[in-house]
Amino acid sequence: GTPVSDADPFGPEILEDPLPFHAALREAGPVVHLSRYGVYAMGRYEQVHAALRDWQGFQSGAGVGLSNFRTEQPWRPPSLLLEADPPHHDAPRRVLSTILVPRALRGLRERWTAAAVDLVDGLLARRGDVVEFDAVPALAEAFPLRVFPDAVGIPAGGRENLLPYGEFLFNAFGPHNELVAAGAPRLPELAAWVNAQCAREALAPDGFGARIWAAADRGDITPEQAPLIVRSLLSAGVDTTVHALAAALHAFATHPEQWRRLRARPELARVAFDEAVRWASPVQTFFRTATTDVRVADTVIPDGEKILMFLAAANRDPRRWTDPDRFDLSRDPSGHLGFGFGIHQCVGQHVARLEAECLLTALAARVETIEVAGPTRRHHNNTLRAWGSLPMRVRLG
Ligand code: HEM
Ligand SMILES: O=C(O)c1ccc(C2CC2)cc1
Repeated sequence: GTPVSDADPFGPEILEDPLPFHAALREAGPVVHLSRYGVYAMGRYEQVHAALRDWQGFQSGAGVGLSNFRTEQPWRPPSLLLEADPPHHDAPRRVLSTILVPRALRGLRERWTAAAVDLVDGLLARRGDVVEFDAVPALAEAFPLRVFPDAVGIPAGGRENLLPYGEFLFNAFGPHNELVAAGAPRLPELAAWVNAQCAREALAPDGFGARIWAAADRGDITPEQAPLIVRSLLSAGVDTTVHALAAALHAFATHPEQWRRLRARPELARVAFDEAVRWASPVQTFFRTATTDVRVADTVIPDGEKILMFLAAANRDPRRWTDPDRFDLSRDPSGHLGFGFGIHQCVGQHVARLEAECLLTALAARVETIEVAGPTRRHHNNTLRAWGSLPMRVRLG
């Protein structure tokens, strides 16, 4: 096949099945220059982990996509968290992490558990002991969209804009290929709608959004920063959980012995979700920009160059994981890079874990066996590993 250095990791072949490329990238060395995009790529756990830790040498402030904000205009005002370095990153991060810390989510568990039970019951009720459905719309999309927008506190109307907005955003971290071009026509209306949801007057008094505005009222952030931080929730908080839940459902449907383990011990739901995030890595890649000539192993990456970190390849690096390709609930997945690592590590990971725990627990209580019931279809995105369709058959028990 194509040598690694000539490969197109954002082309349809690799987006359809990235695993062979990830293995070849790990084998080619600690750092590989990809000639097609002129970027330095890393696929081994050691180098990706080290780059994520080293925010001074590998900055986010020039963008975490292929586009270099030092020379190019971002398509939207940069995120105050994702696309910022300390010190500018500090206050917005502190505000969001306080709002999204596990004890702050306590009040949601009961509501989200009831929503998950209601969704699963609605799907399974009065349809006999064997039920078939497409798990992508019926569960992976339906559940996050049922609970997360309300948790943020945005109005009921227009929520169908959230997934396509995120779809464009995650494509836009990659090259301007046909995936980006396909999303461009609707972008102005999607971006206008998302931005309008971030205004103080749009937000319900008791949601994450209102708490961000309350931080502005306290002076922890400025009123100009508040809407952009609400935008971060709407940007990062939907497509990621949708595709992570789809990946978890697919993992269980193709590993019946792991579903039996979850049925026997429902408290495994949280670790099962982290193992699914490690195994599937719904967020596959992110970039950084070298702030000096930085040495990685035998390579010097010049100041200003882009580094493409393959979180998904690192999450299956045999140098770090025993039997990395196995989806295994007995494994300790902690240390996986599916939520990133270091100062930018996912600030919404506890929200994602709570969503997954509620949905998987509700399913495990009612579903004895879960299997793929027809041809699955991938959905291609420059950054996200996603299912377009997951025909599923469940047997109640
Ligand atoms: C399974 C679902 C999710 C996955 C796989 C995921 C993945 C990630 C990753 C890999 C990063 C690091 C980006 C980087 O280092 O450049 C990140 C950061 C972030 N995530 Fe998540 N995420 C998920 C869910 C969420 C949710 C539900 C929210 C909001 C409630 C959220 C909000 C954010 C924000 C705001 C950042 C930027 C943090 C910073 O730069 O300090 N994410 N996420
Ligand atoms: O702050 C943002 O807008 C933002 C957008 C996308 C993400 C991806 C990593 C989940 C994170 C933050």
